[in-house]
Amino acid sequence: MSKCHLCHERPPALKRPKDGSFVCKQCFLDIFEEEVHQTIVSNKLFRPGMRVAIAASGGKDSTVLAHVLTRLDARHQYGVHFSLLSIDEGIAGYRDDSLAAVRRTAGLPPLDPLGLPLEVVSHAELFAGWTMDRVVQTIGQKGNCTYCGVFRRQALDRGAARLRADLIVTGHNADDIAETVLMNLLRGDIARLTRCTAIVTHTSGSDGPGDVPVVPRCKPLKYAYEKEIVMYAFFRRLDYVATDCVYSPHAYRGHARVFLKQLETARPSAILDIIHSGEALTTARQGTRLPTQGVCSVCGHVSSSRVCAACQLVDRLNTFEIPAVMDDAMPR
Ligand SMILES: Nc1ncnc2c1ncn2[C@@H]1O[C@H](COP(=O)(O)OP(=O)(O)OP(=O)(O)O)[C@@H](O)[C@H]1O
Repeated sequence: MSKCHLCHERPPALKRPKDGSFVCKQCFLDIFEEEVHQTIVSNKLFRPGMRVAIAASGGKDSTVLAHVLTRLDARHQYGVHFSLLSIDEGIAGYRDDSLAAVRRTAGLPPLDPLGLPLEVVSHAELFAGWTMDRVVQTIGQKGNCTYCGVFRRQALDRGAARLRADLIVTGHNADDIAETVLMNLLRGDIARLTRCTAIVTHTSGSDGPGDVPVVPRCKPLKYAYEKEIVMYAFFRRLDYVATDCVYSPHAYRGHARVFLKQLETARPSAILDIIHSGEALTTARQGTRLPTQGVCSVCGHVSSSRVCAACQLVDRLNTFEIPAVMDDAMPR
């Protein structure tokens, strides 16, 4: 009978989607965590004393991220202070379920609670009562992801400020990043193509006017395959919600996802190959002029235009005007 390729003792429990090796459950869990640790160390993501907000949606990626980071911190003593930060976009039957999962992860028994402080920030409280349910009732489903993305980015900044966080970590995985590379390539959006693989997004006007992250964001799962994240969650019996958002079934990203899955079936390394291609293009970024940072004249949030993107959208909602902004090619 064959043995695990790593320990050469136990029988294999799975074939790693990432490299095709046969590994036992324990070696898989160990190497998955070790690879995230290597990503953290080689990119110098954490400094001792840092306050790190884990953007927790209650889905598989951010749930796995929270568990892996907590374990790695216990093992390697990064010396950082973790907390969970959740945004309630106001989507009944979707976000309320996933927030319940985050609350269980944060500290309620019986499922392996992490005991981390949790901050929940809602779109309704920040954006004049505009929950996503109300936005969709008002403008319909077309373009609604634009509102959600812009509002959530600002809500994460504001939540991070409440937590006095130095860094936000998100659960974006290798598949997410490869999809974004493909979408930006298909749209010929060279500016976004050259920066969408960055593991850390600094305060740099990275998404254009009115879209400036205040607290740097990073993606420790950047090289983790989605399939392996699902396996990790399964083996560790993590508590997460697997449903998709009810408002995004028609997003253009879905086409890139289907294409990527086909490529992965033909050649599993395709996901990492696409990320590496995107990284190779980042040198083209040199010389790009970044917008000057100021503050929004309406809400006072950091913005590179006079009125920030969120306030512009709230204004459009208040006057029932539907914007012609494309949402899918933005880094999420
Ligand atoms: N409502 C939210 N509150 C806090 N963080 C969020 C929220 N929505 C998304 N995020 C963060 O952005 C990342 C990517 O979000 P996306 O919408 O692509 O979800 P996803 O790929 O399904 O991830 P997950 O499985 O964690 O939900 C998430 O992993 C999480 O870190």
